[in-house]
Amino acid sequence: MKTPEVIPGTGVALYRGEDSRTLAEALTVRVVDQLRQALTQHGEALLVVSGGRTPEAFLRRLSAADLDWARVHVVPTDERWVAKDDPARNSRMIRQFLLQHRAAEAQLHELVSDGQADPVAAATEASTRLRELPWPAAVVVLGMGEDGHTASLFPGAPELQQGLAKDAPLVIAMTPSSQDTRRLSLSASALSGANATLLLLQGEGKRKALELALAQPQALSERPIRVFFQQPLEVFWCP
Ligand SMILES: O=C(O)[C@H](O)[C@@H](O)[C@H](O)[C@H](O)COP(=O)(O)O
Repeated sequence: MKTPEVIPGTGVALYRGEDSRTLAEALTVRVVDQLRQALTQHGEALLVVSGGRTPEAFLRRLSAADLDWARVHVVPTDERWVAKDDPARNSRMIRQFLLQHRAAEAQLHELVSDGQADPVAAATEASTRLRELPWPAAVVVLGMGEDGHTASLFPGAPELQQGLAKDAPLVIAMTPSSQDTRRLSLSASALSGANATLLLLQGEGKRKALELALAQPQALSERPIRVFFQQPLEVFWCP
């Protein structure tokens, strides 16, 4: 893997891939290395991965990695309040693209368990259930929208301040006005402090949105991705 550059004026490392295939390969190498370290040191590892469309090539590539997957816990950064088999469900994407081949044995932990009455009850239940996992995560792979949201920490969401609070529970129910479904999101504190925090982006729009967010790192609630500029962050980007 090429040595990443550092984005000028920030501590953010940037790995530029030529295309989504080379980017998926580079990200897989980095994630496998981090998971292997955690498995060696702790006997288990927690991998947190974003939803959306961008991670597909990476998840497919990662599924073939030679790891002791039975000892790897996998959690989505967030979830949409939709049925388990709905194509918009992030855990469905993880099952479809990651929990295959060697990675079929990984332990996926849903944010929304069956039979939950509403997102707030589901978030409370998940915060208790997921507490048993080996936090902080070995690696968190974040995505980002062009509005600077990450996970389901959306600018303007009424629950955003709760989601950004240092004492937030692991999982928060969110009602972002820009989205057509309610969401559950890991809180900023749950997503922070991982041994490696990686941001996966594709396209010029995301690159420009990252530059905008980096230009004013202090205004967290305007662009929640900024929370992650306060710790070591590695960006994996391709055109
Ligand atoms: O459920 C989700 O949508 C995500 O977890 C979200 O934070 C995602 O990472 C960004 O919206 C980017 O999504 P794309 O990869 O589809 O552009």
